[in-house]
Amino acid sequence: MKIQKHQAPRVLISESVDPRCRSILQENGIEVTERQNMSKDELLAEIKNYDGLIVRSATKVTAEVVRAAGALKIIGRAGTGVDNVDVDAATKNGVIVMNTPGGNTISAAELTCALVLSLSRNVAQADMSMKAGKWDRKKFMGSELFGKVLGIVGLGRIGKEVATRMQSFGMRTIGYDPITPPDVSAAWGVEQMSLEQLWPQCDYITVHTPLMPSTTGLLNDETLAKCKKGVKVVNCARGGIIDEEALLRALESGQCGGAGLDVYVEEPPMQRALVNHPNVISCPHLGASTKEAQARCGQEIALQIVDMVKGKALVGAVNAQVLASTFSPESHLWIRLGEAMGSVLRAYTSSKQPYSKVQVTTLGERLKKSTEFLSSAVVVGLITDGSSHGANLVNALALAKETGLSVNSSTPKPFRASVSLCGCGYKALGSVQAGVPVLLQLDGCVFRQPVSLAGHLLFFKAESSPQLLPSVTGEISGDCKRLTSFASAASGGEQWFCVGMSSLLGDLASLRSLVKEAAQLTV
Ligand SMILES: NC(=O)c1ccc[n+]([C@@H]2O[C@H](COP(=O)([O-])OP(=O)(O)OC[C@H]3O[C@@H](n4cnc5c(N)ncnc54)[C@H](O)[C@@H]3O)[C@@H](O)[C@H]2O)c1
Ligand SMILES: O=C(O)[C@H](O)COP(=O)(O)O
Repeated sequence: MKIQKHQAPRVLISESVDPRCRSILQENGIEVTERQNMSKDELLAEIKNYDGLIVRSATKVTAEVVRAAGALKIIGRAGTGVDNVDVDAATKNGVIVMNTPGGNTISAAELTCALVLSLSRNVAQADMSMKAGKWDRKKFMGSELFGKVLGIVGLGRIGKEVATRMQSFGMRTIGYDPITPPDVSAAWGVEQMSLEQLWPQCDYITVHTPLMPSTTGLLNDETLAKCKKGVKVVNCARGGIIDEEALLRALESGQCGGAGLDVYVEEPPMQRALVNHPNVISCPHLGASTKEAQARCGQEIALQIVDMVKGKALVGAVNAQVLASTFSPESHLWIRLGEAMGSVLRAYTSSKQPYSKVQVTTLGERLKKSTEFLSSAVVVGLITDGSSHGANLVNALALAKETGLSVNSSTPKPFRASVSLCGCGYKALGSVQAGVPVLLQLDGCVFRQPVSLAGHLLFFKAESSPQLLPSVTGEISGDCKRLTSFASAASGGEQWFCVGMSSLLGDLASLRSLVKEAAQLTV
């Protein structure tokens, strides 16, 4: 999906993002506006003027914002977590969401290690005491990390980097991850086990999962009670993975000996009891706040957006996976074919009952990986009428589902690359030939020559008779030379005709008195 070419695409950067981001976008012909600390109302009022929005974690891109953004095509997250973006709403509205997940991994891992080290030696508390004019060497007795056990919950990008760094302090690293295979994590020194086995063994626990239903409150009253007395915990992932109230209770009872927190359920946290607790070290969500991480994330999101605008590639999308395989000149032709075939079928049924079911079949080895985007393209053609549903390849299948249209697709192999579409009693077969999307069959009738699916087209069905055609073509041409091409497909006594025209007919009523069925469309 390209941003319209006739005017420069416009991108709003609503947070502090590295200046390279702006320059890369501008060097590639994209207009950039930077506005930080916008209120919700300001964002709602402004967003309609932009094709793209770049955020970090503070901008709340709610469904309301997405709906207010008439022209928005992409939301770029210069960072990892997209919890501040309503991805479902974006998908339904045909908006791509992309992030730069690897850009701040090292920085987040280093902050995690810094918090583990600070917890072990009370660095932050000792510093505060010094600043208060004290010299308290007894109060801040620490313990070595050497020989201690670090439990890592979530062995993805950051969990792995934390593990290898803390091993150099002589820590034993154990962990749990439902996806990362145990032999993979074993290769970087993490022994995997169930959470039940992990809790009682740890001196320190650090969480590195996304926030989702299965990870919300992963550490709670019950699981904290299963840990060693005095266990220390770190959360540099997302607020809520450690239940904040349970953590406070555990800190007060001494079951938890200290916590290092970078993230909170509410940011900034209004409830300050945790932050103010003497055994808690806290940061204002600084995991990604290094020059290096910001440079990477700012640069990566800009380059990803430029690639997408130029139709080169789609990298880092967290929705719209269907688009990933559409960035080749050849696939654009197949997409045009799918949309045109959908439009042909829509033209015939708009006056009859709406579609409830369509079958899209891609034929041929070459289209094996194209079934999903071709199905989406067919749906775009089928449901986009003059008033436009705003359908595109990102939201087509979601919109189809919403309107009760079921789309089935299949890929039988040994045919020449082509797309077959079946619904509401009609069947069409199309292909791309010599770089042009063409219709080969309609309703079981094979066109004598492929019909080029471009421009203004009129389809009609009629009895094949030598008297009929001159009157029909006379009706179409009127007193101007409207007729530009002609194709027919016969099956028994009836024929399908497809006529290319220089402009659409104003009215089909007089033509319908001559032929059986008639519909016109522009593709
Ligand atoms: N504090 C910061 O500034 C900062 C910076 C970057 C990332 N983050 C956050 O850190 C977290 C991890 O980021 P990442 O880049 O390592 O992500 P990642 O996707 O690479 O890794 C997450 C891992 O969590 C695992 N996981 C999922 N559900 C789990 C469960 N129930 N139990 C255990 N493991 C589970 C996944 O399998 C995956 O391996 C994310 O929440 C991200 O938003 C925070
Ligand atoms: O998910 C992330 O990338 C981190 O939480 C960093 O967020 P930030 O870009 O707002 O610092």
